[in-house]
Amino acid sequence: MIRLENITKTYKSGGTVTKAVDDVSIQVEKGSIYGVIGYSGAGKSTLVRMVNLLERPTDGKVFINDIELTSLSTGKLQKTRQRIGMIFQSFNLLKTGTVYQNIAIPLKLTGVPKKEIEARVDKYLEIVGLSDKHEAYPSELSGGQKQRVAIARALAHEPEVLLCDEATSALDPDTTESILTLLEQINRDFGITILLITHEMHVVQKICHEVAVMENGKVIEQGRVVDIFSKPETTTSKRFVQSLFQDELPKSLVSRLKERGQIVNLSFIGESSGSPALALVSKKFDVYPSILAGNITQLKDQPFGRLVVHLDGEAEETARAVAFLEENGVVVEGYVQEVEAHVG
Ligand SMILES: Nc1ncnc2c1ncn2[C@@H]1O[C@H](COP(=O)(O)OP(=O)(O)OP(=O)(O)O)[C@@H](O)[C@H]1O
Repeated sequence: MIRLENITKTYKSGGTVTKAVDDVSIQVEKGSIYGVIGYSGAGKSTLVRMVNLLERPTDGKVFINDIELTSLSTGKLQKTRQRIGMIFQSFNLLKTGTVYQNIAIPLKLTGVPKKEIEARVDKYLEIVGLSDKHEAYPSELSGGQKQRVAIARALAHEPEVLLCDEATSALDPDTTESILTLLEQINRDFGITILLITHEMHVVQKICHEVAVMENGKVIEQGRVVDIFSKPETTTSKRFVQSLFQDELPKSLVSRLKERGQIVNLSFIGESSGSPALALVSKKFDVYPSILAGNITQLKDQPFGRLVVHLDGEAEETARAVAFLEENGVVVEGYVQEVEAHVG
């Protein structure tokens, strides 16, 4: 379990003071996958680097399984850090070492016996699917393979927590998929708690149980992925969800349709994604729904569908239709044209 309590990081350089992280508290349950999403400069990297104290918070406390890292002596911190693995966007492999050496050298430095090192390198290279690459150099590997070596190197310390700093941002879409699948497998098979930061909603959609949205150093929204997807509260979260569904409508259409009836976003979660509730609306009420945009996707644990629908009818009748949809497990929200563009 990871617990960050009111952590703040302030940088001072020259006459400028930057609050990169501003009073953030999050709790990542043991065995879960937690995503932190935000635009560039939101404070994500600083936040994740404070979990293993690569950056020391200016204020606040960091706990890993109830051990307060921020209060440990240097020696104890070194030991506890071994329980926290980390992978990076740029892989951070030793260019002059083979794959074997990249994994073995850090183990040697922490005092693991030679036989055990050999066994662990074999075991974790097999898990990441690179058993045949012991003697290869990083320059001979693809980006995805380099990240697999970095994952094997992190796992070889048998950590309880894995931190991922934009681990898939340098990879193409197919390779990203395969690395996300590998992270999911590691989480499932070893029960490792994963905290990842990303600027891609797709990453959150695919593997996270929970998510925090960051902006200007603060967490502006957090919760279960399914809740943030179906009812994003802040403009930034709405934009992230919209980036995934790409369901923004032409302005002219919106203004024309709004003259008669209402435009709504409907979210269908889990079982409700197969429900005929929308089809029943026109039977039960004097309301005619037309689907303007729609998509169904797989969240980590369940299907999630989103439709943009025009409900053509009188206000009272439309309100009854909306209540009926909600009674049937559909999350209904007013459609918002043009979620304000992010400037950053
Ligand atoms: N060492 C530093 N010294 C001064 N300012 C810093 C330092 N590191 C980060 N910052 C500032 O803190 C803010 C947050 O940066 P951070 O890298 O954590 O954001 P981010 O969300 O990870 O962005 P990106 O995705 O672009 O890496 C930015 O304004 C950045 O310029």
